[in-house]
Amino acid sequence: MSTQGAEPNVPEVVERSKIATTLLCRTRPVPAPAALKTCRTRQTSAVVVSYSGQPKDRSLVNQRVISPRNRGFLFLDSHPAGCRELVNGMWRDIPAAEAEPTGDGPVAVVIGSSAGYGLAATLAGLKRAGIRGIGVCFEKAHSARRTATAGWYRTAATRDLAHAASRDMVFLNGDAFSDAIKDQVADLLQERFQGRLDYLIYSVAAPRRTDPDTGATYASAIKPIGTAHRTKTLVFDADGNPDVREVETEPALGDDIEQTVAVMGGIDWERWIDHLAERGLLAEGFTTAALSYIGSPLTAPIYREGTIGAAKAHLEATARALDARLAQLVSGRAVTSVNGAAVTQSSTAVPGIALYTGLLRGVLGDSLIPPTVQLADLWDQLTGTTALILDSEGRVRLDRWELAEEVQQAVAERWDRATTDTIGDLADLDWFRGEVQRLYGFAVPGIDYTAPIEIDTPWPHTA
Ligand SMILES: NC(=O)c1ccc[n+]([C@@H]2O[C@H](COP(=O)([O-])OP(=O)(O)OC[C@H]3O[C@@H](n4cnc5c(N)ncnc54)[C@H](O)[C@@H]3O)[C@@H](O)[C@H]2O)c1
Repeated sequence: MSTQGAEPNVPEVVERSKIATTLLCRTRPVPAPAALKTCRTRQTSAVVVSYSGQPKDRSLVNQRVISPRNRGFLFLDSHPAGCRELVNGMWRDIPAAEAEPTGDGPVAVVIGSSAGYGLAATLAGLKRAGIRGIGVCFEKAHSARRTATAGWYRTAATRDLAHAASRDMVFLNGDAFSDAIKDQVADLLQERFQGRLDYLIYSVAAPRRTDPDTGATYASAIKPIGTAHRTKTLVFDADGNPDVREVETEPALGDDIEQTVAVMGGIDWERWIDHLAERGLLAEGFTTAALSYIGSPLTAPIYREGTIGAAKAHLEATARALDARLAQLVSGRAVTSVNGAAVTQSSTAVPGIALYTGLLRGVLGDSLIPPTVQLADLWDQLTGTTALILDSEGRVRLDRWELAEEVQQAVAERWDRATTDTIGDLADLDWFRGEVQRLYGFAVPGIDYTAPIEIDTPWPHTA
């Protein structure tokens, strides 16, 4: 589905003052060892150890029992071991290449590499297409009160998988919309990857973008266009019980559409290509793909026909313009890849999408195709392992399984019947709840969530 200019690193967007005042952990001194403070989490009563001064046992410095604390679909912390195991599981799910990738492999840059479709693009690129290159994402390190963001831990795990597969993959943490990070990527390509780029995958979902030329900051809004939109939506109470209710979203006002297009349209994607082309880094045959979404008629008023849909239309138009330019420049290509609905931090911010995705899974069960498998397909098409198949608007379509008529009919029929009382029978709620938790490394099989764990994972720098 789409994620849109929704809320990518949403946890960071949560008002810090509120978090600070509701933190569950109060420090209080204990007699010995004097340098440590201990506190208990409200939910688990597990001992939490935090650092103050010089501890005698440094192994305890950043070890904590991490329990899920959430506001709706947003979690305040993430679990390092759960995130790592989740990435390992995604890796295992990617169908191996028929022939083991040999040699150095093509050079790829993935923008938005730490989560959702960008993470799937990175992992599938490494395992299926034998890429090396650079991942770019925007994540936050741990602090005294919070763990690092889940994408931070997933990136560390991804780097380790790349190394184990002998792929030179490095990760930059910073604002993809800035020229500074574009320069860093260009420098790295020059110095470390022989000055040549074969692929760029653009998979950013962000709530705002600052234009490097003007300094103006644009904020995306998830709104219908024209009239207010009333939709059913799925929420969970504090005990995890489902509640199907109705929400109304007011239509776009003022420059909401332009702002959303400025964040989630094709402007920054094109800027990346221009930047790297100016530095002479695009290899002959260079190919770029940006992720897009169409989705169901059930979500169309808030998604494809709404502000975010306007941004996706702009992204797709940008692809067509870029395609013509790249063909001239380096015999290259630009496409959008329209993918199916997935539970991501961004997608859960869209009204109605949680209900839709839960029902979709209720209809499809294990036939719902995960992002890793879709992205393995995309890499096959981009690298020529299989034919590149485009629709009449020049888009790769990896969402056919979702938009199949019989699937949409079945989802629509369940949507009509969905109430708080019936939802348990109509949607796969266990799966949906689990998917949301797994975004933060919780509910991952095999992880001991009662054990203290180190939260200070170093960023995988370019060593
Ligand atoms: N989730 C879906 O159902 C779905 C379906 C089809 C297409 N898509 C598309 O896939 C793309 C990615 O969406 P997602 O759902 O995977 O999102 P996501 O929230 O899971 O991931 C967003 C990624 O963008 C990165 N990011 C955000 N702001 C950034 C910034 N300023 N600089 C650098 N990196 C930044 C994050 O670090 C993260 O890696 C979007 O274009 C979306 O429309 C999503």
